[in-house]
Amino acid sequence: MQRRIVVKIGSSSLTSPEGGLNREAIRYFAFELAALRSADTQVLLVSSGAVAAGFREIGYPERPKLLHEKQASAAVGQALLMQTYREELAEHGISAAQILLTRSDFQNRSRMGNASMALEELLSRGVLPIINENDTVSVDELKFGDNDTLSALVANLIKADQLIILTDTDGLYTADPRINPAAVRIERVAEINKDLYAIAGGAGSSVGTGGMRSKIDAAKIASRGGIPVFVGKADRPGDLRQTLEDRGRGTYFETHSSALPRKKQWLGFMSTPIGALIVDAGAEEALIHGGRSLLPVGVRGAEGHFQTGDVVEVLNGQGEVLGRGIVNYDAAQLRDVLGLPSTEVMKRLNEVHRLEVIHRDEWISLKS
Ligand SMILES: Nc1ncnc2c1ncn2[C@@H]1O[C@H](COP(=O)(O)OP(=O)(O)O)[C@@H](O)[C@H]1O
Ligand SMILES: N[C@@H](CCC(=O)OP(=O)(O)O)C(=O)O
Repeated sequence: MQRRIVVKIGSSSLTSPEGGLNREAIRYFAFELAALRSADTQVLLVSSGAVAAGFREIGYPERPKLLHEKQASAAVGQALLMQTYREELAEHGISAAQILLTRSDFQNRSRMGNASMALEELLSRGVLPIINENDTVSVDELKFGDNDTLSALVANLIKADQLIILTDTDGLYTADPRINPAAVRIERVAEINKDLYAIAGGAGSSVGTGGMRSKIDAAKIASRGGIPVFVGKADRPGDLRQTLEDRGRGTYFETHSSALPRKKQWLGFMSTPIGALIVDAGAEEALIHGGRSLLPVGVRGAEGHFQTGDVVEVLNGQGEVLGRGIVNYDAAQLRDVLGLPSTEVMKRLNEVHRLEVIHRDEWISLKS
């Protein structure tokens, strides 16, 4: 059985701060990718860099911030990026394919199935898939925004054995090392929790997006798919292979869970919540630690115009996101029975799909 590795590389590792591609960096990276691939290792690449590669050529003085300017830059830059990858990979006899995805592709099961089938076929033909967000057609509210999240979803989709996120810093530090030189590297992360998010800052360069925060988000998604993640640097010969041998210059995020079922992965990381429920402390305990379903008695508030069968987010009284689930009531129906014991709910409602507001089989916990 071949192992599958998803490698994600950020804009800062491929482009220069004033815009445009760094050809040398791509040449070197193509060499490393070629060395990583072997009879027993398949590689998929998630590459950023389209906006950073394209903005200067069309006259913007710096990485644009407005959506239409980023779209235009990406349209030019993505072509440049692929052209360069294809030329450099061809030197190693590797054919590369371009796959552009949007968040809505992951929300739609049949499109997700199609993407997965195409990737499988490319891999079986020995082609190196190069994936990026389809920036030109993505609107802000529906964007991944950062390719870190996209790489974790791709890793889960194709059941990768490892996700390697390459960036311009050699791992996660106790604080952003650009701001605090005394920060030290965290070699291994066993659990992703609030404390970890507290030390992670935003992007470190004018071309990066998301910083360490989005890399931790990615590690969280992948680890729920049972996939370990490395975040770090690989800019010296042999670095990339060493990351697979546990000797990389960066941070390893361990995974303890076996892969979540597809349905729960979709619920947690790809679906779009239509509304929100606020629950009390007893319901929080039942959902997070008790492995139980959510009943009307524990619900304090319902926001949004959701219908039975929609996905809703569940928050506690402090506004912390606890998880997501498929709701068995529509919003108006639920507002009528908030906080009531089950016997009372049964008396009030003529008809309800199920008594549980969210059944435990249709719930995923997302609390850090
Ligand atoms: N705790 C931290 N440890 C390491 N880097 C951090 C931390 N907090 C913020 N960063 C910043 O994250 C940056 C990497 O993310 P980003 O700029 O989005 O790069 P990329 O383009 O590779 O995705 C680093 O350059 C660093 O300045
Ligand atoms: N899709 C965008 C990249 C967004 C992104 O995540 O950037 P980065 O933080 O450099 O990985 C592009 O190609 O410019």
